[in-house]
Amino acid sequence: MKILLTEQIRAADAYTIAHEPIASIDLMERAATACVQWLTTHFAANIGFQIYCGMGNNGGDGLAIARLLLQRGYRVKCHLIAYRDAFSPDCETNFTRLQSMGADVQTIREPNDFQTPSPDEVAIDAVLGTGTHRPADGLVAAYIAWINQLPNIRIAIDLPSGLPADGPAAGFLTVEAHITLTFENYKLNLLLPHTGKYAGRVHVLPIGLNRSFWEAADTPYHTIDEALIQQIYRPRQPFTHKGSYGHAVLICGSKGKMGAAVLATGACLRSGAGLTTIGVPPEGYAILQTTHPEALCTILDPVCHLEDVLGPASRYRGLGIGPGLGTSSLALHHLHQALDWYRNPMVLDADALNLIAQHPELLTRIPPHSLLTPHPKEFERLFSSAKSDDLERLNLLRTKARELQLILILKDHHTCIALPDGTCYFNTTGNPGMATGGSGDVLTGLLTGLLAQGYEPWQAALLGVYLHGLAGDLAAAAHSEEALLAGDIITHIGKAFQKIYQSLPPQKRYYL
Ligand SMILES: NC(=O)C1=CN([C@@H]2O[C@H](COP(=O)(O)OP(=O)(O)OC[C@H]3O[C@@H](n4cnc5c(N)ncnc54)[C@H](O)[C@@H]3O)[C@@H](O)[C@H]2O)[C@@H](O)CC1
Ligand SMILES: Nc1ncnc2c1ncn2[C@@H]1O[C@H](COP(=O)(O)OP(=O)(O)O)[C@@H](O)[C@H]1O
Ligand SMILES: [K+]
Repeated sequence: MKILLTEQIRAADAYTIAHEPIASIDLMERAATACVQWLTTHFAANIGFQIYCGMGNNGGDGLAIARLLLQRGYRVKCHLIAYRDAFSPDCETNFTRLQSMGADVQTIREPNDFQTPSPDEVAIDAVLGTGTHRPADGLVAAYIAWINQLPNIRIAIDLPSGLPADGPAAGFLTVEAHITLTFENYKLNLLLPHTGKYAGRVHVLPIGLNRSFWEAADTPYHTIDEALIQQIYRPRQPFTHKGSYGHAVLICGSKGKMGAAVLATGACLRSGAGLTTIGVPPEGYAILQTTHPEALCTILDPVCHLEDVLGPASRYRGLGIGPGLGTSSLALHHLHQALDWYRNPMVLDADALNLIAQHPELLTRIPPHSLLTPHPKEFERLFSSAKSDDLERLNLLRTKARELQLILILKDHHTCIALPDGTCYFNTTGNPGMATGGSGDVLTGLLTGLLAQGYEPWQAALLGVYLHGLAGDLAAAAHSEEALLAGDIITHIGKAFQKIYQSLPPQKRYYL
């Protein structure tokens, strides 16, 4: 789904209002209703709400939420942060509607007016949304500083107040929300690490903005959604055999790091690849044969040529190299060999990327449309000009993907896939439980196995990253985020495939 930038969101609202048609006040009511549905599903009727509203349309949402919660019997106290004189028209209408119910709205004109709520009440932040275009100051800044020090749970409407939807945010004082209920789709700054952290857990609430406007909008940024995955994923066909699903080869592991090879192999086997061969150092042979009897195993010694031990490269449809490989001269030898031997898109991860960072001349030898899966540190090593500023880093990611004709997968909470055509896809599956050693090795195995099955490299990237996060979410549901192991992600790949399959429209479900 497209990620629209601030001006486009405003235009999408206006287009929906004109073409649905729907009055803007009713669109606001729809947004507020979506929030109230979410809130009443998650909070029992004895919970009290403190709702902080601004004077623009984000404040209008807050005032409408207050009214709808009161109508459902919740305890609500509403506060108007009167940082300017004029209301937006829809905010004023909702202010009048709330007052005409006899609701108590406290007007806050200066910092001394803030009243400390009971700590068990839920604070709703509806002061600023997508209208934010400059750093908060005055009363708004005082509100943000005040609410951030409360022990209460903070739920932001659309965006944490103070955070621009996109564009630079350095120096912007921002509400630190625990939860953000955002409308229609993620805003770019919710997906980037230095700004997204202010939003806590994000829930996207559809409010039915006009689809044809959305589809025509021009933006390089997308989220990977279920509809896109349904288009990419191909269920298996009856008259097929292991040859139909390709032969994957992995070059991973070194002494003390065989676990990475074991995890990558396990994920590759679970990806659906017809055959998986793993090339390992002599000390890894027994380990792989024992842990994964389904895989073929070949010893790669210091003098071997890949052609001699693995046969012609044409035998394989996907190659993955890097997890646990180390950065020794032997590992470099294997990387050189792989780049000489295999001329189709491959997956390069971990130590393969670290070796390339040490020998940048190798970058131009990588087959076009290969998948590189750096985490932020590896990305920095690869492209020393990488900046810590999120937007600069995103631009560099897109530039390098275009320049080198590679698929760059920057791993993070919202992994970002930059394609050679300049488009960017952010993943929305996955959870912090996956911040544990070996998760990335699992991704490498999965991506290699999808390449082996004949998915186009961009399809393998989007499907693999999405599946990896989904398997991680299912694993976290079974084990908790804390106790999640990388191996649990592998165990849940099957359930993730089933979930995708079950979401398919009936005409694409070939078996029941
Ligand atoms: N019909 C619509 O347009 C809809 C709008 N919705 C809500 O409307 C919000 C956007 O509303 P607005 O465009 O009125 O903007 P906001 O309510 O976010 O902000 C109000 C105004 O504050 C000013 N401002 C910007 N930065 C400021 C700062 N740092 N300190 C003080 N004032 C500042 C700007 O002039 C801005 O227009 C969305 O985030 C969403 O919550 C939703 O109700 C959905 C429908
Ligand atoms: N907080 C998080 N939320 C979602 N996904 C995460 C989070 N932390 C890590 N991950 C995912 O886990 C994987 C970690 O990869 P990596 O850092 O290479 O791990 P390792 O080198 O230990 O295998 C990536 O796919 C990343 O997107
Ligand atoms: K807000």
